[in-house]
Amino acid sequence: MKAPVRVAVTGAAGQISYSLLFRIASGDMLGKDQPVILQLLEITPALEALKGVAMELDDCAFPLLAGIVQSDDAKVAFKDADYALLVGARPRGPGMERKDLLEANAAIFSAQGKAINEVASRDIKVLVVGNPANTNALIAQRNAPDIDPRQFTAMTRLDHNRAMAQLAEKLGKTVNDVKKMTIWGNHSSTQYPDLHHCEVDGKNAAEQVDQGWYADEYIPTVQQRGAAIIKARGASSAASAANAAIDHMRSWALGTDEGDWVSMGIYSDGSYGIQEGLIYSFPCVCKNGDWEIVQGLEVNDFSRERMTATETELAEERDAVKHLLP
Ligand SMILES: NC(=O)C1=CN([C@@H]2O[C@H](COP(=O)(O)OP(=O)(O)OC[C@H]3O[C@@H](n4cnc5c(N)ncnc54)[C@H](O)[C@@H]3O)[C@@H](O)[C@H]2O)C=CC1
Ligand SMILES: O=C([O-])CC(=O)C(=O)O
Repeated sequence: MKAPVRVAVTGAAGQISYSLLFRIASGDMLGKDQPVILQLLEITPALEALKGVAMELDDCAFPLLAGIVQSDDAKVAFKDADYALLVGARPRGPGMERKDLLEANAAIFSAQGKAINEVASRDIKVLVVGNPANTNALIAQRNAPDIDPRQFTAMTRLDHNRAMAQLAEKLGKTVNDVKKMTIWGNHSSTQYPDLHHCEVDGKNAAEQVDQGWYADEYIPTVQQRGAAIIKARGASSAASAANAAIDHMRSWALGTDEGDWVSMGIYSDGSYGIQEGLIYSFPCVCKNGDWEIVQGLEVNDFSRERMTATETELAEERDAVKHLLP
């Protein structure tokens, strides 16, 4: 049996965590041979609810669950953490864009970035789920100057999974037939699901769909899927968001499948002309616990226009939180 690793989860009494924690503890995220210690962070008024969640985790008798820490102190929750899933943040309601949450949520990520910088493992892998995820990840990253910026990522895997499911359904296939999906940019309504490099049954996806359907139905459906869930469910996506967080961390830690890639919001190194330092979603291949941007993809005018629009939005969000970026 391997030595246990420390997994910090914030917002641990919230609705996403109620799906997420049980799957981490059962080995879905890091493998069935990797014991975990869960280090759970909540705000003080939610500690009682958190206690109930921890009781349920105990009651599952998960063989891989080597310990549970519960705290309202970020320095306790992030202490020596090898992984951190930053979920704790306010969700949006009907009629809001995710960036409307910036004011409410941004301060959380500057405080948590500082705490991570101070007490977490130097090799920590951070996934930001709380919205607006990309800019919150940027805030956390910039407040953790002693940690490699590559270790701060934002979740666009839910968009990636949605894009695969919508495409498979349209073509009468299953998600198993879909490879090399790409989400570019922001986890927002400007994100760009790109079918030009995607393959269905080994053949180019863009060539298998009608351009009108792609531009006018598919892209808006993927972009607006979060809002559609809020409208239907009366609350934002939770189980599917937790599932995507598991997928993101598993790919990063254990590697992507041969001949395929995933979408991750990561620190831009200037690839594809995207401003350096933004947390932008790119197609990535993961190996040995590290990610690499897939290089050399051709970008046509249709794609460039959309990649730039979502980049511009991210630059605006960054400028709106300048005061939180040391
Ligand atoms: N990136 C993505 O694809 C997705 C992101 N989200 C976002 O994830 C976030 C969480 O969503 P839900 O779990 O549905 O919300 P929720 O409201 O059910 O849970 C959030 C939890 O965070 C806690 N919290 C608030 N401030 C905190 C702090 N400073 N430290 C620790 N915990 C804190 C709250 O007490 C609450 O228990 C929202 O911002 C939502 O918009 C949701 C779905 C997908
Ligand atoms: O739409 C929201 O606010 C929640 C979310 O990020 C998603 O479901 O993609």
